[in-house]
Amino acid sequence: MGSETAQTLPFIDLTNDNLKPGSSYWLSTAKDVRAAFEEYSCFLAVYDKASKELCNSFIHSLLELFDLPEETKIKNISEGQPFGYYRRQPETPLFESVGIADSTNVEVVESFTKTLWPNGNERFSELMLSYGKKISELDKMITRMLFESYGVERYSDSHINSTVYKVRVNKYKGPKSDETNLGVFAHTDLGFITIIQQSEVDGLEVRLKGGSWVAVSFPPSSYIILAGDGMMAWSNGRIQHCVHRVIIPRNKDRYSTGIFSFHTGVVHVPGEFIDENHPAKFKSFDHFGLVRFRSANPTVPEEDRIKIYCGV
Ligand SMILES: O=C(O)CCC(=O)C(=O)O
Ligand SMILES: [Fe+2]
Repeated sequence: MGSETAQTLPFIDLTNDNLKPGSSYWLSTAKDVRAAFEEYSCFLAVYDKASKELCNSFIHSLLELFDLPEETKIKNISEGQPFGYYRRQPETPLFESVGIADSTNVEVVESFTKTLWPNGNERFSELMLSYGKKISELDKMITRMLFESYGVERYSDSHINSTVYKVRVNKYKGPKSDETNLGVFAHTDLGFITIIQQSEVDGLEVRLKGGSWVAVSFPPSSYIILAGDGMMAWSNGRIQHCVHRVIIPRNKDRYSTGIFSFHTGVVHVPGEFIDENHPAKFKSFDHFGLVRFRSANPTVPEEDRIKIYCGV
């Protein structure tokens, strides 16, 4: 499968200490966030609250994690796919992924660590919890900006307070020259927002509105932020979910982490999104119901899933 050449995606600086809610810089950045989601369904963000050392150590800890024997990794069974262990499959022979059900919850993370390292690995738990916390703060900032830019900020606290953060850590084995270079098929994520970071090897591609694929290259300390199915329905379709896939360069292993925000209850589509010019396209929906819907209906095409699940 051929990759497209690099093309510019929106790039938003979220490092600034002046980024205080209510400041003019905050408001103009919030506008940029909304415009990026509406136009591209994604953007690159620089963010420095998770230090370089923390991110590097976390990504590095994944080498050790994926080196565990398969019979150990398989013990990480979560309360439902896709958050358990995903082993290499014939259709995606490079891709292997481990899910952590709630990355900011101490008990959940410690029990995950105990499953994989019965003799303990406190360092991994600490890294996961620190990383999860910093990235959840980034998610909250983006969520606040988005709600504010649409004038629906009065819903942001209740949305954020009902959010949990699922994590998937991924390893893609570098393909040999005679092997497929497909890491992951084109898909959309089920959550509200996805935040992805990677080791130094690129491979993620996002599809733009016109249908062209863009290879994402990550500047230092950057993340890509993707709109998920949840955001698409919440915004009544003003924002489209980001279609993305992964293509791995020859002979280079790639590691990545994805943090997915999920509402633990019902996501309400704000009434502000619906008027004469914007008829209702989505009903309020149970967000984890969407996860169950996918498990029960694995053949529904990725891009149709959210419309079938809660479209009007
Ligand atoms: O590895 C990546 O860059 C993306 C992974 C992905 O799409 C996912 O975990 O849903
Ligand atoms: Fe994804």
